[in-house]
This record gives sequence, C-alpha cells and structure tokens, in this order.
Amino acid sequence: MPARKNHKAKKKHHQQPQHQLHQKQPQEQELPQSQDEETTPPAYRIAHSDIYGRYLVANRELKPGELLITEPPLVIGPCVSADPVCLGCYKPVTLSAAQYRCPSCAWPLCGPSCVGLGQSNGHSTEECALYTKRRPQAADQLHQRAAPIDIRDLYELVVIVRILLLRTHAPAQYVLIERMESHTEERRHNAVLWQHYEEKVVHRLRESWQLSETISADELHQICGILDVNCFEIGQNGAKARTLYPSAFLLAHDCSPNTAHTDDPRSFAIYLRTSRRVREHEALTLSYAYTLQGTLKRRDFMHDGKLFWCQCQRCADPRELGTDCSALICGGCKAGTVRAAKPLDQDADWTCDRCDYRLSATQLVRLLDRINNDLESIDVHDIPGLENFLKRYREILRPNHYLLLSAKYSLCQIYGRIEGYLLPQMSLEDIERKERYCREFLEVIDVLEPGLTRLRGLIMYELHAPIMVLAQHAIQNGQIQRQDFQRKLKEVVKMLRESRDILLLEPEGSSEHEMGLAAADALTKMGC
Ligand SMILES: C[S@@+](CC[C@H](N)C(=O)[O-])C[C@H]1O[C@@H](n2cnc3c(N)ncnc32)[C@H](O)[C@@H]1O
Repeated sequence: MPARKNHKAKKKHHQQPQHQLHQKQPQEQELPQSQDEETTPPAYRIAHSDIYGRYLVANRELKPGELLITEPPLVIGPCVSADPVCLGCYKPVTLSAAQYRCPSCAWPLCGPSCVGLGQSNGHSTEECALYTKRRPQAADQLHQRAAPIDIRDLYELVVIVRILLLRTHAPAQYVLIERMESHTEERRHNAVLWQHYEEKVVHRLRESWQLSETISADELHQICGILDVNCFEIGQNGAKARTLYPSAFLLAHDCSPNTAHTDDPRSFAIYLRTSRRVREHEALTLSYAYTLQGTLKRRDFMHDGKLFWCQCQRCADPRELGTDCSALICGGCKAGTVRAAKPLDQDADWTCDRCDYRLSATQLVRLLDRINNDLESIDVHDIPGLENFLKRYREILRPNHYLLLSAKYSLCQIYGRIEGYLLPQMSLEDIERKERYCREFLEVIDVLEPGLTRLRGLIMYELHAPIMVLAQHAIQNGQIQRQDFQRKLKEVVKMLRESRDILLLEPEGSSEHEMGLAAADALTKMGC
C-alpha cells in the first residue's frame, strides 16, 4: 500500500470500536490453537467475534518486538499491476525484445539463473507447462506494444492460476486457502466488482483458456474474493509480490495497529512481531491500509476491498488520535480548522471549528484527488518540485496533513542523499529543513505507528544526521555551549540506538537492514 513511490505502506459490518474488543466478548468462542503448548506458552489464541470473524488475541502480556508468526506463503505471485515482473523473483522486467524469456512458455524472466525457476514460490514446472499450452492467450500477448491494461490483466491471473494448480499439486495448501473469508455473497451484490471479475478472470480462464472443466465460475469468484480480502503485498529490494499466509491472515485490522511485519527476500516468509506492548486479551492487529492516509481514504479502501467499515478509535476521532493528519485550513475564515463532523459517516460534511464554513464529502474528495495527482506528478527526487508543492498547499492543508507529510517524508529521504544535496553541499537552511521535516513526520508516526515500526526506524536514522551536523556547526561557531552540544549528542545516540534496534529486525540483505548496520557502525564510531 504505498501512497508514494518511495514509501513503504474489505462485509458491511456494524462493528464495535476496537477498544471494546480488548475484553473478551460474550459471543466470543475460542478456536483450537495451533502452537505447541507444551514447550512455550502460546503468545496468542484464535478467537471469534460477530464483527471480526476469526481474529487473534494476546494470551498474556506481550513485550514489544515479540516474534508471533513466521511462516512461508501458501501462494505467491505478482501484484495486480501493469509493471511486468519476473515470475521467479518478482523483480521488475521489461517487455522489450532483449528481455530474457522462459524458453518454454515465453513469460518474461529476469534471467536463466533466476532463483525462482522451478520453485513452488516462483515459476514452477506445472505453471510453465500450463502457460506453454496457452502461449497465444498468455505470454504472446506480453509485448512492447501491449496496452498497460492488458499487461495488468495477465499479471492479475498469475496468482489465481497458481491457486488452481495447488488443487492438484498441493491439495492440503489449497484447503487452507479455501477456508479463508471471501465475502462472496456481499461481492455478488456489487455489480461493478462482480462484472470486473466475471470478465477479467472467470470468462478469460474458463472460455479463452478453456479451463471450464477444471474450475467453476463460483469457485473462481471465491478465489478472487479470498485474494482481495486476505492477501499481503510484500517485497524487498525492488521485488513486489502478493501472498497468502496460513495464519497471518487472521489478524484483524486497526488503523493504528500493535504489530508490524516484514518478509524474507529469499523465502518470502513473513515475520510478524508486536510493535509495542500488548495487554492480555487485547486483539492483535495490523493495518490493511496505508497508515499515512486520511480516514476517508482508508475507510473507503477497506470497504471496497475488504468489505467492512473500519470503526477503530482513530477512524472515530475527527482529530485522528490528535494528529490532525486529515485536517484542512478553513477556506472561509482562513483561521479555523476543517475536520470531518462525523468521521464514521463517509457522506457527512466537513466543518470549520470557528465559522460556518463547510465542505461536502464530495467536494473534499475532489480537492484531495486534485492535490494527490499534483503530488504524484512530481518525481520523488525533485527537491524544488516537492518544496514548491509544500508552499502551494500550506494555506489549504494543515501541516500534519497526510499529503504534506508524504512530500516531507520524500524530502527527508533525499536531502543529504542526491547529488547537489549531499550533506557537505547543503546549505544550513536546507539541513535545518531536513531536521524539521523529520521531526514533524516522527511526531505523527509516534502516534499512528508507535514502537518498533519500520517508518520510525527509517526516520530516526534520517534525523540523526542533521542534528549532528547542526550541533557541530553551532559549537564551532560559538553559538551553543558545551552542555547544549552534549545534549544534542545524546539525542543523536538515542536516534541511532532506536533506529538500529528497529531496522536490524528487518531481514538481512534488505536496504532497511543495511541502514540498521550503518546506525550500529555510527554508534561504534561514537564509542557507544
Ligand atoms: C484478512 S480477513 C481476517 C480473518 C477473518 N476475520 C476470518 O475470519 O477469516 C479480513 C476480514 O476480517 C474482518 N475484519 C478484520 N478486521 C476488521 C475490523 N477492524 N472491523 C470489522 N471487520 C474486520 C472483515 O470481515 C475482513 O474482511
């Protein structure tokens, strides 16, 4: 779910707020726990509620960073995207004539020695055999002149076909997938959604690919629903894939969750840990949406894909846990703040806290889409472009608005990293700006994704450098006393320690892990 290119990032339920789930619900019934209870007391149990369906609950108080789940995917494949990827390792490929392709089925691959060739989590022999038979309908359609929508449609089919192959080749895995929630009946009532899958998946596989003997239309719709509701988007070092995991799918959603996850770049196994302290009986949660988005967008995303209206504490609070990350500056009095009057009603007006000014939800969505498109049109390395964006919208959006934070996050990452803006080349004003953006971003992330979360680790690493450089400059020029300098150094050490501890939880070989090692190295050099 990344909102920005360099970021990392649905049943009509009437759901009760998240905090009420921390106590065992009267209608809650416990399901068998799969862990070996004799050796380790299980960290969690599977529970059931009318609102969440099955979900995981802490069996005891859990410390931040406890590893709860690590398991390989039941199925993995490319994300739904028009950007072609290698079927073995999910790294980007092109559709040019020079691109290496599978000698049998002709799907583009990164090369003849791709680690995923012949592997169940890559381009398996069964998959290759099926695509070889369907070459005219499949790989032959993937050429340089192919329209993005046609490329997207073909890549969307890959995971679905892989699930079909599991029925024959790994039936036990198929059964685990088949038991996942699909929300098929609710999806059937959504004419646009149903028609989309009817055309793009059901008709295509059953008629064009002549698989009608293999699978019924209803079964295909069920698989599409299971994928929409349960899949994770993962990937490291440029790879992008979607996966279904045997138990991680059970976690309920919360817009300020208490777990964080990462994945192994080789095996694609998930590592799911508590990100903060979790109380006994508290629901274990992860965020299905990108946390750095406003309530309106997140709720729509969850409703469209996962078929429920989120009613977590963050969604129910017009100030989003005090962050005000969806707030606008009043277009009437220019002084008040415009927020959702009733955040759990998608159609309710947005009102000013000082005057009568109001915006309808439709007007607001239009405005946000326009600003978002503007942001998306700026290259993530374009520092003047991003700075201009911040200037353009600072009289419309509150400083913590998620769209401004998104631009600030990009700037935090590139100030000090790209030619012309490397730390020694930067003006003091630019270094101060990097420090300010990092602090503003961290303040919001500390609330929305507190604890051991990747974004906190990354931003704290970014923040240590400007604090250090500015402190050194200030002491050299007699602007601060030795005591103030020591205080700044202590803050640098704190940032580096926390970022090291968080980022070293990321898998070896990932860029985040490398940053964790760099933080550790910096600490050693400082004698800490
Ligand atoms: C990935 S599945 C989670 C497992 C699912 N509860 C089950 O029993 O199979 C996602 C589904 O769980 C339910 N769910 C998860 N989090 C929820 C929440 N915060 N509020 C309401 N429903 C939720 C929704 O039905 C959603 O589509």
